[in-house]
Amino acid sequence: MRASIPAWAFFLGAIVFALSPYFGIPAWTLTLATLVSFTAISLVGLNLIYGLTGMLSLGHAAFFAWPVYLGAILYALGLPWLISIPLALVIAIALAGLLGLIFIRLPGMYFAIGSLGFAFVTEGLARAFPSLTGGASGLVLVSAIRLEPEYWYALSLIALAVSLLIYRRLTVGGSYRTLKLIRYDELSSEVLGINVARVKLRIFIIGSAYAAVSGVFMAFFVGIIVPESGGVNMSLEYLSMTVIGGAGFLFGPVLGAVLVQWLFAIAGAADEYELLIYGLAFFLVVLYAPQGLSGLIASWWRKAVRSRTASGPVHLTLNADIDDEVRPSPATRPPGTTCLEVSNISKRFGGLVAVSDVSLTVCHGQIVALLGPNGAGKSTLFNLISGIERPDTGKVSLQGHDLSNTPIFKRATKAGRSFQTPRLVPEMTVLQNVAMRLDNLSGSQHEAEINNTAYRQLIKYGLEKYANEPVHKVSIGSHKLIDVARASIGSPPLLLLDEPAVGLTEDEVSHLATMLNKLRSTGAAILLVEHNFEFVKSVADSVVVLDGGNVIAAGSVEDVMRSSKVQEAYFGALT
Ligand SMILES: Nc1ncnc2c1ncn2[C@@H]1O[C@H](COP(=O)(O)OP(=O)(O)OP(=O)(O)O)[C@@H](O)[C@H]1O
Repeated sequence: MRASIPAWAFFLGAIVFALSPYFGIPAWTLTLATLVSFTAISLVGLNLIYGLTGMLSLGHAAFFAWPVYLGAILYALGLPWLISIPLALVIAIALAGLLGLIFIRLPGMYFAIGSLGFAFVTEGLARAFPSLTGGASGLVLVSAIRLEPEYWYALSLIALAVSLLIYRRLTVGGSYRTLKLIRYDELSSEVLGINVARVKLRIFIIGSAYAAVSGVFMAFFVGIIVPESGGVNMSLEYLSMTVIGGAGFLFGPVLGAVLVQWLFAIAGAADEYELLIYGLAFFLVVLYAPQGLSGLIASWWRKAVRSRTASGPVHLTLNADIDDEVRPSPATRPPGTTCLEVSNISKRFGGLVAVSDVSLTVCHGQIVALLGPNGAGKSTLFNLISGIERPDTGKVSLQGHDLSNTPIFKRATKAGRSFQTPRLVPEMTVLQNVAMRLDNLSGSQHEAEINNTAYRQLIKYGLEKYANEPVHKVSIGSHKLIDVARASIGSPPLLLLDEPAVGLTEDEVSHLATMLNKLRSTGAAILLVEHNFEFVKSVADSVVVLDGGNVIAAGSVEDVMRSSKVQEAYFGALT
């Protein structure tokens, strides 16, 4: 959750920072402040890549060095700086795009390892071709820009301010929610309609472009580039400064760069004390401020604000009666027509047949309950329908369209899904968690509309009192309702609800039944997994029972309950 520190505080902070080299602070000179500002630009990019989106880049500095070396080589070939540098920037950003295409698809730690490899290669190349790069002693940028220190400082401040503004524009409202969700849970992001690979690639390219621009400024400022500037150690320093300042916070990179580089300057012989300073700073951050300095400041601020007012960060108003909600046109989902059709679908995991030749249909305006003992294959069937698992045989069709080649995030526009264990982002508010599904549906709305629609949804589910609470502060029981509220927002034609009534109080279960009946009346097709038979009886039009991956019974609730196979397989399994 973002701390709503007012704009005037930022403005004041910016003025104080801009004037700080004139305050006589020991070691905080104009040159150091300029270096810090240029460094912070690169860190803002890393903050996008790692701090917000969670891609652990251990090779960020490589993108800092590439445009400088390339630009210098192009200059040596006869191109003027004004052409060679923009061209080098374009090439470096294209390289980021190419590497991003490879890296973002790598699972877990492999992204980090891939980026680490790129930093090794970059530093290695710079050392291996001294005739082009100057080798270990570095490449002096001849005829580099000559400016007075004050002008360099002013330039660095303007460049940093522009970087922060762009960062801010890229991370407001829905974009912020999208990036936080990707960081927290990629699968859930896909299920909510986010094209995770595309968003990650875009962020990786933009973040790397920050490093490239920072590299060019810095190299021209100091007049030289050395191989270490693009290597692993520098990349780790970037990461450390970002984490110490507060990854994911707007001003985290600036705070980190200021603190660490100033401490180095005070320590004097940076080489000698470098590891000690980093080690201690990390130790302190892990122990006392896991969200970095910015996290610490934000939490102090929240406490101070909360003690004065009870209102949360998003001010919500309802601009229409919730019963006036625009309902989906009945023409798009005529009751009784097929919405979901699962045809002869099977899925094996190694030798285990989890789902075997299952067929079922759910019509518009129909609620079908999927029953079966533990391990029967219910969640696997949900995963096959939402695209998380690929079937070995058979197919899934939605409103007549074969989904075989439809990725998870595209299925999301037509199918809302809740999970057995709700996949909510704990540190984000209940409202933000529900709004997330709207961010990536077609016909995107403005932020105020999205908040308003999400708030209406919370009212419908009796959750409005939690709107501005982070999810981790709300009772676990309510998580189920929040997940259902999120899955059903935007009125998808199909709803897949995995044990929605588990953990709810009696009143909540009956409210949930009312909500599902309302959704059915709008023509929604609902497939739900549930073990609460009273609840199933109160809402389901028909039941399908799975056992060992096979359908062993299907029909009306009463008929299925009387089936001897079901008694034996399901109820027998419970006793
Ligand atoms: N990714 C996987 N890899 C290997 N086996 C799996 C995987 N997912 C599910 N299974 C196995 O497939 C079978 C069906 O599991 P599934 O989770 O679909 O059952 P379920 O009916 O949803 O059970 P529960 O009610 O306990 O959630 C189980 O034996 C399970 O261990």
